[in-house]
Amino acid sequence: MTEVQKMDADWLVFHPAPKVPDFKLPKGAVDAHCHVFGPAAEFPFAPERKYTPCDAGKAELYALRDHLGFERNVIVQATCHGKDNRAMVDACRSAGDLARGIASVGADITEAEIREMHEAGVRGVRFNFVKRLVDDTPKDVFLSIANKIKDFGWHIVVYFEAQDLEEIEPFLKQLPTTVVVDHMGRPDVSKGVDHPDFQRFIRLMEENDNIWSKVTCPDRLSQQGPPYDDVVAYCAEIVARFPDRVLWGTDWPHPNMKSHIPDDGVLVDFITRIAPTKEQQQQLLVDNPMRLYWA
Ligand SMILES: O=C(O)/C=C(\CC(=O)C(=O)O)C(=O)O
Repeated sequence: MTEVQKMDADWLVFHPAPKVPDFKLPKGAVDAHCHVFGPAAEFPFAPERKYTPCDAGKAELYALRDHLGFERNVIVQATCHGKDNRAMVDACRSAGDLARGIASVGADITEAEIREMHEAGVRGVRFNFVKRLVDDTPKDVFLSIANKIKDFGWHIVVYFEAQDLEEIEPFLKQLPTTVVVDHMGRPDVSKGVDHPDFQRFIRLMEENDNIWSKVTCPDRLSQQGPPYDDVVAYCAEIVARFPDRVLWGTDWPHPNMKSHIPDDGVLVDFITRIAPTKEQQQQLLVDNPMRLYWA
């Protein structure tokens, strides 16, 4: 009998009716960080997962895209699907040219498998260091994956938390591709932009021009809650310093949120506070993701 994969008892389901944003997104805007979950009946969650989410499939994702005014999506493989990329790949294929994907793979990935995913729209792999989400992967495994994907022009997305940056910094500098850091390396926003931890992240970007950052997830980083005043300075600092190496995304369907579920329309309105000029908005939402994912 197939196991029924019931979402965790404390799971918070994505917002049922996000507002229409006041901020009218520029034409061709890309939601460059979002996920699909299942639906589990069609794409079961991985046995090694650390959480079981609600279903949040491609139909709901593309309805949200249209509702908010985005044109394209970059769908990042979430750990609840392990290295089984079928739900993400299926979502990419059915969006035509309007979606790209980031996969999670093992060192045994073959060239033929990479090529097949590339044809579906995949343009990178994600290396996850967040201990509550994944078991530890040896760095030489990640390096061997990096060497396999680099010839396809793919890049690497890394997810880690601020306290781990010092340890993984030498590894990040070894990576042979563009490297995109999820959620600015998850700073502790109670510490201040000038705190050595965030300054270390800024220095990393200053010294390595292949390192990009997603200025995402104010909802995840905030200690105050909406409208996320305490996160503005962090995102604004990264956008102002590195306007051609930043990406933005909703993070829908907001996995593992415990305090609240954000209204995706409120998240879109947050963009004008972190990228106040039209030029910054155009780079963040259109030019940068198009260069990285659609060139
Ligand atoms: O959506 C995110 O970026 C963050 C996640 C989930 C995640 O990344 C995953 O499961 O792969 C988190 O912090 O729980």
